[in-house]
Amino acid sequence: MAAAAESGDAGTDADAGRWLPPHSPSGLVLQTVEMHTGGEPLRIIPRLEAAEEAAAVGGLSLLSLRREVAATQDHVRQALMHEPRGHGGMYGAVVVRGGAAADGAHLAALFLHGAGYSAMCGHAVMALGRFALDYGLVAAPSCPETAVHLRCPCGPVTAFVPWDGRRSGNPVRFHSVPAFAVTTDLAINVPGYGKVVVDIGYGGTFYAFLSAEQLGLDVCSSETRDLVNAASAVTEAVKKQFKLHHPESKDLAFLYGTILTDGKDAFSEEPTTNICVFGDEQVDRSPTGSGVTARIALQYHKGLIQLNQTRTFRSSTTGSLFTGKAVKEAKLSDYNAVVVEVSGEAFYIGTATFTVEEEDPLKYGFFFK
Ligand SMILES: O=C(O)[C@H]1NCC[C@@H]1O
Repeated sequence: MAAAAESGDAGTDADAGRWLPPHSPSGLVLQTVEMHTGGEPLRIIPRLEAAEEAAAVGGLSLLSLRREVAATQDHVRQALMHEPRGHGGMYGAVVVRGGAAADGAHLAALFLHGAGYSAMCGHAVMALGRFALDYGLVAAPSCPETAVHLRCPCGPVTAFVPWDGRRSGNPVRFHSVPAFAVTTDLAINVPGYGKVVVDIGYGGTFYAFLSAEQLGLDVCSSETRDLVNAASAVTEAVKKQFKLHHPESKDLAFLYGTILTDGKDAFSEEPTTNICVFGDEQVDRSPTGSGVTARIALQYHKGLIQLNQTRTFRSSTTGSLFTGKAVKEAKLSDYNAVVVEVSGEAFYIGTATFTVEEEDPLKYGFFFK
């Protein structure tokens, strides 16, 4: 098992297969497992001592742990997400194995991106499902598929992962927390673009959805920069003009981003294309697992899709595909909701060890966009 640790060893460490450059004796040494799902990176931090220690404190919920890590360990997020170790599209997950935060699950996960911490991340759940099996976090995986129980900030999520007895495979599918339509056909004034009509859906986190056409753009052929600017303007406008509420926690009541679509919401066997712009103008390279979840909930709410009708979602950035379907009706507090199954492919791309030097003025990276 790869481990991330706060190392006390100084200088070069060249013992038994481990080689480190000069680094700060009191600084970070972070080992990661690198994956991608549909092109969207996932930098997994398998062990962050401070998070494990905080999680060991009885009664600490994962949302409280998220607050604690944000308050005390944000330099880790910055070091690993931002340049020069990361880049503008980097995404990460801190794995927490023990303690109250995992709450009986195989693992808990905190999701990291360039601007902060999210509540749900579907592409990460698919990658973490494979990781949990291959790195021994599930005691007795079963063939041909194992259910991996994850605790995410939004709640419990289950990934179903192919397992051949030796290694995990694809496709990985997951069932998230109940997803629901918050509002549909909401008129919003977007400075610089005029009046548009958006839907807002929840798939473990909240997104605004609208066709790119309403902004004078084409999700398949417009410049990504133009799509990002427009989606970001919509996010800002929705934040100002609509108050979100989450029935369980105000920590979850935030708009994560805007998803521009090709407008093809009516059921079809053909893929529908979208681009998700979240956090601080960050672009998802995948079709966005939590976005697919929320969009299926909206389509179900509008009567455009039936239970167990599968739709295919394509990322306009990489062309990668996820599928999604509503598998059963559910309730989240007073909301009529659905459990959505999302499926995609996650792959390992390597491992890394990151160090810092104390005197490096950019030791925790820089955010450049
Ligand atoms: O697949 C997802 O749900 C995510 N990918 C990056 C942004 C979202 O968290």
